[in-house]
Amino acid sequence: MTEYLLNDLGWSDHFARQCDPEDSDTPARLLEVMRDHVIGLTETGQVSLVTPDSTGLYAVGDWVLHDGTKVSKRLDRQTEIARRAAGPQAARQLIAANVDTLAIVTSCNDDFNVARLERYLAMATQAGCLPLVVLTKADQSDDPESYAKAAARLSPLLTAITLNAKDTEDADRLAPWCGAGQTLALVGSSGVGKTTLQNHLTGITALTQDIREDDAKGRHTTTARALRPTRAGGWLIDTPGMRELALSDAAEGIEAVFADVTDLIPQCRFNDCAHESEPGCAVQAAIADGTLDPGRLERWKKLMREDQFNSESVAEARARFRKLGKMYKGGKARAKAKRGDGLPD
Ligand SMILES: Nc1nc2c(ncn2[C@@H]2O[C@H](COP(=O)(O)OP(=O)(O)OP(=O)(O)O)[C@@H](O)[C@H]2O)c(=O)[nH]1
Ligand SMILES: [Zn+2]
Repeated sequence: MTEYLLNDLGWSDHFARQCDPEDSDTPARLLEVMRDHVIGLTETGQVSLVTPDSTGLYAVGDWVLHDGTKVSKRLDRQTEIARRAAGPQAARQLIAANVDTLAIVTSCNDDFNVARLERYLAMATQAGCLPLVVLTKADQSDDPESYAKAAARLSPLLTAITLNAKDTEDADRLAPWCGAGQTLALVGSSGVGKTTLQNHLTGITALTQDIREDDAKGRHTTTARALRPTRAGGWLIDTPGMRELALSDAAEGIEAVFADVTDLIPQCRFNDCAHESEPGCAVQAAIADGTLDPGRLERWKKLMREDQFNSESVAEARARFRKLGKMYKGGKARAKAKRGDGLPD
């Protein structure tokens, strides 16, 4: 059985500080989250664990303490990638935890879209992950560096690299972001080369990585582990949710990514300035003197509207759900009273 050191699994002081030296429970990093249990990786191998609360509160990549059969504590995350979940109980749905670097994958062709990059950047910033822009299909472009430059202009926080995902030496340039103790996740549109890169980084194709498991009826079902070891000694997180992330509750991330716009706002004369035609608007003044790209203002407004819409919908959905819950409870209580087996309280 493969043995790991905690540090190789991504353990750090951040997690060590949360442990009581008296506690005999040991750490495990979650490889997978199922409906009724989680699968963790420890220094000596895999363990299947039950949780004291809903497994929906756990994410792939989480660190937990356990006694060999059950989780006693989930450790505070260093980073957290979440999205707005569909359905009436719309809450934040956890996608992954403790991802160090979020690789935003796009290609040196029509897929390259500044607004989309900014959206992913805001998401990475909100999650606390280091953003890395990976520009694939460099081999099919006459001027791949122009794409890297356009991406690098978006934020001083990001690194942009161009490569041919099908070339093994090129793909190896991602190794520093998924070396020992490092966790990487890839996001981006369909067809940009995420699978090609992942297969290379893990050295295994998704198909052969499937693991056979017995389901409740004793049949074999195949599931792919979501936290996969990389050839460089680190980890790659690939969950279905990772592939279609939408922006919600990312106001802080947007603010950081659009600091060139948001830093100007306190200088606007009016507190509620809409940065359109108000007198004394510092944002419009920066556009007028050429220090701010008007496209940045428009894209910032659009992302803020989108984030507000998504975040409000979550709050609204919660309110609706609470109301429904009350109605349902009230109905049951009345029915009980009618049957004469108790009075509503
Ligand atoms: N020439 C060239 N082809 C590439 C490159 N990256 C990906 N491809 C090809 O583009 C196609 C799509 O690549 P995938 O790796 O399946 O893309 P994906 O992002 O995983 O797409 P989804 O699975 O739909 O999310 C495949 O035929 C790849 O071989 C690249 O850098 N250069
Ligand atoms: Zn203004």
